[in-house]
Amino acid sequence: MEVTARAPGKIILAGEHAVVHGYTAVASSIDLYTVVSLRLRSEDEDTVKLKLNDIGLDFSWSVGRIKEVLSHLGSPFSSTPTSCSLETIKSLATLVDEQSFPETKIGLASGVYAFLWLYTSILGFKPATVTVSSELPVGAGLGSSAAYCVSLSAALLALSDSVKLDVSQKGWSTFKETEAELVNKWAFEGEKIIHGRPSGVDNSVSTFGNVIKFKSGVMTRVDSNMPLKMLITNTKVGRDTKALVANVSARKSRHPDAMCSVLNAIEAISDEWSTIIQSHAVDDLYLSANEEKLGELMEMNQGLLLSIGVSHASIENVLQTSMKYKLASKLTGAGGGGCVLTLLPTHISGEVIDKLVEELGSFGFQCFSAGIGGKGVQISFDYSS
Ligand SMILES: Nc1ncnc2c1ncn2[C@@H]1O[C@H](COP(=O)(O)OP(=O)(O)O)[C@@H](O)[C@H]1O
Ligand SMILES: C[C@@](O)(CCOP(=O)(O)O)CC(=O)O
Ligand SMILES: [Mg+2]
Repeated sequence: MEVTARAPGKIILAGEHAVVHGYTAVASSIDLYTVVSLRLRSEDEDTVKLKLNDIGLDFSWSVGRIKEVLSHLGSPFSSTPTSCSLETIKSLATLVDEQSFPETKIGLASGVYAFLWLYTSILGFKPATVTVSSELPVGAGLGSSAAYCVSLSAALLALSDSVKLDVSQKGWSTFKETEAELVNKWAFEGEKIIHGRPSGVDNSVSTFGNVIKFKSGVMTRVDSNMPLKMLITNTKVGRDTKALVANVSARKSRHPDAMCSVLNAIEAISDEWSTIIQSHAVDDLYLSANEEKLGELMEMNQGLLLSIGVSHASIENVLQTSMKYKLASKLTGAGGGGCVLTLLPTHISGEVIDKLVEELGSFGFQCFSAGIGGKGVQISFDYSS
């Protein structure tokens, strides 16, 4: 039997980085998914295979070798979400190094450690083949790391004893609330391996979908009543969330008072965002007034993100270009490159969007749009394989 899980990426509408330090963020799922398929192999096949299609890497470990390297942990592992210790990461790194990981892709190794941790913790040492492919750009601020951890956790849990699913359902189905919470907690442990210090907003929105408000580990669902449309521009400038988050923390320890004021201001922006999108537009005038307010909030949020050191020349380029068309933008995710959001008000003409997209394309940037606020993680079983 094969199980397939898909988990969405996300956009952070307001509050990235601040959320790592306990301030509010507002985020929404987008309809671009990471898909994980998991097929258990017969015991005599004795290998765990991992195929990472997006980054062109394949791994194959013998179950015996995994057991040997992780023997200090004992077996079976905990069935409740547990953090991976530094010592264990070193052991996992040994397993990855043995597969001659290409030097040029070394930044992607933490994702493989996260896989090995989630796999062995949830399923133990069962032979299997796991394939990952994604519609999300990897490392561009749209939460590919969270979608990866959520879809992996979901597929693994679906075949574990910790979760009892109705496997007779055809097509995509969602998890019950308590099961989704378990998926989310395991995914957070994976995110910790990739990010160092994640807030938990990305894995929560990928697990539960929709629009959420997130503060100090607590998620609140936001009932959005606004037809939100964003143009997403991928600057294609590579960046690493872990490094950017660490830089912000370092700046915060150098300037605690100034940083505290900035992060408080960002929280006020997130709070206003969630109030505005929950309000019901009584007429078109009210809607465009609210869209204008959201645009201003995005500009302010972006200014504050610049002040904490996470903007980039490529991001500033997108901001200036969209400003020519009187459109507001902000970076989304960790910044330092990656993706930028531009608010597309309901009254905007297709012609203006086309011109903007063309101009942004001339800098080598890639523009696309995505549905905002869809379902979270889903699962599907296939008995034919
Ligand atoms: N589809 C994928 N295949 C393999 N690794 C992935 C995939 N998606 C995410 N990752 C892991 O997540 C990391 C990117 O996460 P991050 O820097 O947080 O960027 P973002 O979450 O914004 O895309 C990659 O370096 C890799 O380890
Ligand atoms: C910067 C941050 O707020 C969001 C990071 O998102 P992404 O990995 O860049 O998609 C970090 C976090 O909340 O864990
Ligand atoms: Mg990430």
